[in-house]
Amino acid sequence: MELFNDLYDVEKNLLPYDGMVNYHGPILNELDALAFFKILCTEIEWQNDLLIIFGKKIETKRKVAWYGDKAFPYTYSKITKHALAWNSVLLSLKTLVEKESKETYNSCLLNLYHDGTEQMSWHSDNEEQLKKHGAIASLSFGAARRFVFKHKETKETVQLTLADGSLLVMKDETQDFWLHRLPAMKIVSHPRINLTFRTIQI
Ligand SMILES: O=C(O)CCC(=O)C(=O)O
Ligand SMILES: [Fe+2]
Repeated sequence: MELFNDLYDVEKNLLPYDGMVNYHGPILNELDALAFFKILCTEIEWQNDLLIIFGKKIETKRKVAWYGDKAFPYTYSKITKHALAWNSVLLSLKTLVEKESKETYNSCLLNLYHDGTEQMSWHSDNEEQLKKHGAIASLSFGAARRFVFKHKETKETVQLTLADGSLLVMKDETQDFWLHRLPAMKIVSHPRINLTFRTIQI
């Protein structure tokens, strides 16, 4: 595992100002990443996400799931969901990510993108329930996808590719000043699973 990390400068801040984003690169080898991908496909209670667009509820093709230490309520697009209890695969990934990022987390939002047509639009993870300036650790499995940051005022953008088994950590004022999105990539035909470990403030 050390070998993989050596290829990336984990200390390097990808943002030029107003936040801190560190890309750790792959923290799992390909075989382990594939094994986790398969287990996550079957062991997670995937549900279609709901979006409210022009007052209408729309079901996304992208699937989501929400886990945590407690049945935390989590509201977005005016829909409240309660976190499910951790299962063993998520607990082992949480331990791995906590060790690698030197932070702790009490919840995890998961997204399953069936192919490159599924995406996530511009947003920042600055909901009231989240610990202010807490670290958010994003672990990716499956298809490599582009990930983009855009500064809310200057509109400057920063792009990177999130590889299979890789970890990206966003912290400090990142969510105050920067939006991020996962754009569609029509050329991608394989699925991808992303886990964002977060801290809910109770
Ligand atoms: O899938 C990704 O890499 C992004 C997920 C994300 O931004 C989120 O869950 O808030
Ligand atoms: Fe996000």
